[in-house]
Amino acid sequence: MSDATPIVSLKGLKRSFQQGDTRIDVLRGVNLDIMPGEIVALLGPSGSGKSTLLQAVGLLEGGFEGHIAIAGQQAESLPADARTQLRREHLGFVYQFHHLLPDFDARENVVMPQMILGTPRAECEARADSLLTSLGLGERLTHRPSQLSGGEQQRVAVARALANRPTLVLADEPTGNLDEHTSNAVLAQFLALVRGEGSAALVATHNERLAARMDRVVRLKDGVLT
Ligand SMILES: Nc1ncnc2c1ncn2[C@@H]1O[C@H](COP(=O)(O)OP(=O)(O)OP(=O)(O)O)[C@@H](O)[C@H]1O
Repeated sequence: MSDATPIVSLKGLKRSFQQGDTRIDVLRGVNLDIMPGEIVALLGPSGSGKSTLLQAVGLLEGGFEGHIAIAGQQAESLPADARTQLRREHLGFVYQFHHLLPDFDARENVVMPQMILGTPRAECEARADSLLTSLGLGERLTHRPSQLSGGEQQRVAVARALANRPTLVLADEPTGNLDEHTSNAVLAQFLALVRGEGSAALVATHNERLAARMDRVVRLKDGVLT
């Protein structure tokens, strides 16, 4: 992949849902290129389709029309295992709710996705400790999620998403369940870390002020981006 190749390229992306007799056209032809290292805010009112769009880019769900290329590879035509491989190699995810494994401590939660890729344990632990420490959790490495505050849990989720050095981080309202002060702090750390790592990101949010801190803002309205 050359630097001129977008990390993600969407062309004419469409998604509809059938609800009884009604068809809801949520995405009606979305076009978007994100370049390596670029941090893009995805704004749009509730129900406009931000999560649906992130799920498409994350290669997590089918049912889409149109084209999705990740790092220059056309994803929709790939067999499922190749799509999984593409996702593991390139993508990291942060959700509104942290989805951490409750029986594992902070470090183990960040180690796990690296072990899945076959990284040696010592290397995984060093990476986990370094990420968690840079997020201010150096004293919380062996705390389980239930022993962490909401903001701390979300920081662990950020560290987990970045553990495998993804080229693109997909974040769906990553600080949406935190109070405003904590949300701002976690988002600032998230953006600094993503920038420091050189990853690109697509971040869905309702928050205009947070969006203004990113490199570019795109808005989802009536099923298309403006
Ligand atoms: N599996 C589904 N079946 C039917 N309709 C769905 C499904 N998933 C999403 N929708 C509909 O698609 C629309 C977009 O939903 P989506 O969750 O993508 O919006 P959003 O912009 O992320 O909203 P929010 O900001 O509230 O999270 C909504 O009207 C929703 O009801």
